[in-house]
Amino acid sequence: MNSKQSTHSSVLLPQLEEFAYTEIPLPSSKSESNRALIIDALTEGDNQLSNLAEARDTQTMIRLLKENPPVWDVLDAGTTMRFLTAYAAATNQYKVMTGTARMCQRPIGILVDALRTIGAEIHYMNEEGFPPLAVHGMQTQVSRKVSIRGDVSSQYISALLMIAPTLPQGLELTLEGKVGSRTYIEMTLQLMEQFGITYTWVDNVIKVTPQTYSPTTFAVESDWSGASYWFSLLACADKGELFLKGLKEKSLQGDAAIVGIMDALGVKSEFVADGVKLTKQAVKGLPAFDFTHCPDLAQTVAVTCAIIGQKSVFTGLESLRIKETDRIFALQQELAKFNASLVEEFEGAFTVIPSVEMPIEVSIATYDDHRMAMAFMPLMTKTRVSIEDPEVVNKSYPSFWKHVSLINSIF
Ligand SMILES: O=C(O)C1=C[C@@H](OP(=O)(O)O)[C@@H](O)[C@H](O)C1
Ligand SMILES: C=C(OP(=O)(O)O)C(=O)O
Repeated sequence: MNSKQSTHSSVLLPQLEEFAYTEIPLPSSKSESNRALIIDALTEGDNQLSNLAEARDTQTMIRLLKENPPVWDVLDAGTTMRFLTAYAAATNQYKVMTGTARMCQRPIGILVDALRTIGAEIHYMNEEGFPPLAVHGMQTQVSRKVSIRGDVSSQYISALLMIAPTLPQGLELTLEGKVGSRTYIEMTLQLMEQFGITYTWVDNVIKVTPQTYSPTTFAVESDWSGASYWFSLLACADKGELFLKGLKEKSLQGDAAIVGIMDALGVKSEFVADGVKLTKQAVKGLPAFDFTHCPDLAQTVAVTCAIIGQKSVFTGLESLRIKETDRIFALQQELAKFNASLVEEFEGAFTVIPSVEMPIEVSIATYDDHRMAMAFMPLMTKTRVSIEDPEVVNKSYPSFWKHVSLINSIF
């Protein structure tokens, strides 16, 4: 079958067991973009930023910073909410911070407590611990030292780190307990370093003295999280070759971990100057994997394992319940539609049980979560799949379906 049927609310993908060599021009990273934009707003002088992401999360950040309305509605963008809340406090602005209904269920109390400890005035407008917030800025810094839990979201820590050099006393952050998504904290610090900031990180204490960001030229890299869906497609296909443009082996992004995961699941990566070539190889096996530091890869890898018959124990999935949707629940519902499952072992640990029988047609619900839509796309290698609300991908990867159509020109 070589056609696409599309309605406003779903896209039907043709079944495609194999495909010819295809080049995918990946989008830029929204995580890097949103950090570069906050740093840019805090820099006195002009930076030269290029390759900013087309992602809605990034475009929302650009618009809010540029138009500077009194209400900052971030829609469903977690980084935009957390980074702008800290930015409004540090730059002593009065802002109402709000977002979608789901955003108003995603916790922010840990960040608000930390900002209040430093000296910011912030009020909850509805429920304690959740947006919407009224940020009243910060008159004076009352503390340099803040302790913060690291096990709920690293975005709170990144938000504080980026404002740290601009605070009159700088910041000494003590990370308490387990630290999840550590690679994103490292990305924040490495990016700050590229804009001239020095820091120390010894054991669980990160210190940033008062400093100024230096105007810099910075090009955002291609998005490794977005790249993961293409690795998965090849892992699930009988035959095929892909070239993912713009990816670099050494990346600021922790989701480059997909290379090692997919090496175990049958995809070989060869880096060349302008990207990475993917070919199929024998499956080595992935009996277990810890997603603590790359939570955004969990859906991709769960669907891949379920399709290719790899039983696997996933750990470090605690944060998945508070993302764009409860991703554990969503995965459990949708994997069941092709007779696979995700079985809880203990908190944050689940076993992926692969599909025992593929139905001839499946319709996947996406729960307002871009990663649900993209992660289930590779099902098209085994059955006719329709993905509901396909425009949900706009949050991070608006050109995703256009890129899917490049595979054997299927649409
Ligand atoms: O800092 C970032 O850019 C991100 C951090 C991660 O969130 P958590 O720190 O909440 O796990 C990740 O899931 C999100 O997509 C982007
Ligand atoms: C969790 C995500 O984003 P955020 O937390 O920034 O909304 C994501 O992109 O998967």
